[in-house]
Amino acid sequence: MAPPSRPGPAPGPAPSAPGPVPEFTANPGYGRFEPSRDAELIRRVLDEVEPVSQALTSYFYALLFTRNPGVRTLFPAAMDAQRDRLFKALLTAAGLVDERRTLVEYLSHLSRGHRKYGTRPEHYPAVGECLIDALARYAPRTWGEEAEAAWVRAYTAISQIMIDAAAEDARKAPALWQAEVVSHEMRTSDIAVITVRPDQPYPFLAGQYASVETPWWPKVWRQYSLACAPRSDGLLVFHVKAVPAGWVSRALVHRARPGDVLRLGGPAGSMTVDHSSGNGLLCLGGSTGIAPIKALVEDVAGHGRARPVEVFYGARSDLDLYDLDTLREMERRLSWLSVRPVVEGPSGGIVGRLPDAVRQGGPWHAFDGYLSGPPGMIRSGVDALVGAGIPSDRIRHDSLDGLTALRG
Ligand SMILES: NC(=O)C1=CN([C@@H]2O[C@H](COP(=O)(O)OP(=O)(O)OC[C@H]3O[C@@H](n4cnc5c(N)ncnc54)[C@H](O)[C@@H]3O)[C@@H](O)[C@H]2O)C=CC1
Repeated sequence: MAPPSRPGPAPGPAPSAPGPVPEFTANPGYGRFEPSRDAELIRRVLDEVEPVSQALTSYFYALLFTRNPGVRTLFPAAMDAQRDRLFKALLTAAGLVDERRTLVEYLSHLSRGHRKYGTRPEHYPAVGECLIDALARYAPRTWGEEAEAAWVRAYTAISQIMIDAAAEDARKAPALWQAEVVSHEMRTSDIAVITVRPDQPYPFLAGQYASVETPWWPKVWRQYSLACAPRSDGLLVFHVKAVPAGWVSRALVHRARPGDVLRLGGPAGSMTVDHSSGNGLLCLGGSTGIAPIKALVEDVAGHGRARPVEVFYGARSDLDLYDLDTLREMERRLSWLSVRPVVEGPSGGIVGRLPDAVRQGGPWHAFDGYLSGPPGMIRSGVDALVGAGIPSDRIRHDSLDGLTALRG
């Protein structure tokens, strides 16, 4: 299927940053992007392709790599987990076309994250053409001249926002950092605490996460929370649990050694301390989810203002509470900090799941909520906190999914 012809200059938003404007631009006849009218046309197509999204994704990548073999090198050899990300992101963005603020926030976040992949402005037209052709093929019922025009306008706006955001970020930060492992400590049979030294300052806020690539799985990136607040020696700490099918986590836990060099993408995440608030911090950390919670405690300590911080640290069993000793030591030093271990099995501490333990405590209405851990824990933890009287806009978490982080 031939790509639709798109002559003429871009009528979309004026570029606010240097760098070439993508050639993938609306036909002058398509006119300026009109969110609400276009949103309807776009949604109809999205509804039609949803049940066939797997086939659509395969076709999209086949087109992309056949027409642009050079682009293949930006992706990992095995496309499994990475595979759907680009396409899902495109569809998510298209579905947000009439929510301009959320769209710009989402795309700016996405675009900063894409810098580490080596994405360049000239890749956007190539992706856009394949997206349009894949949609045309898999949405025969809702596709037509009008729908195509709406998608082209939306994609042109989307790519421009992303190109501008990447250019702006490039003025402030590198696309990636080399980071040498300086210590590697096994805490359980499958959890390691890894300290790295980045090759240049890594500016982040306590509670954020970084993307990590190992030398053993090139171009496969995974996100790990930073387990410390920014330190004067510039070192960064990660807590990594090896999960059965997790190539990166298994390599980091069982293979990485001091001297190995990892690559890091820029920091991201919204679970950061609101220092304008005098409220206490109610923190739920499940398993390695305790890592960013520890960073938050260090951050509060560094700001020198005593605010009550209540940490509920959850794990399956006492043996899995791999960082309890350090937290206990912090608790002894910091009068405003209280740490309560919660485990599912028999224990000297609280028995049960984190959200239940929180429900039994309180009152929590003078606290802000911070949650980190498995998605199910975050979901039920948020419910418990809202039920305990903490409004949802005072609850922060990153489910390590850009959009959820923005909306959460
Ligand atoms: N920023 C973040 O949100 C971070 C998230 N993580 C995530 O934390 C997870 C750690 O996983 P595992 O070690 O397997 O956790 P796990 O299975 O050992 O569970 C940890 C804690 O969460 C509780 N929990 C688990 N599922 C729950 C549910 N549905 N409802 C209520 N409580 C629940 C458990 O009772 C336990 O207290 C990983 O998914 C990792 O990606 C890790 C670090 C940071």
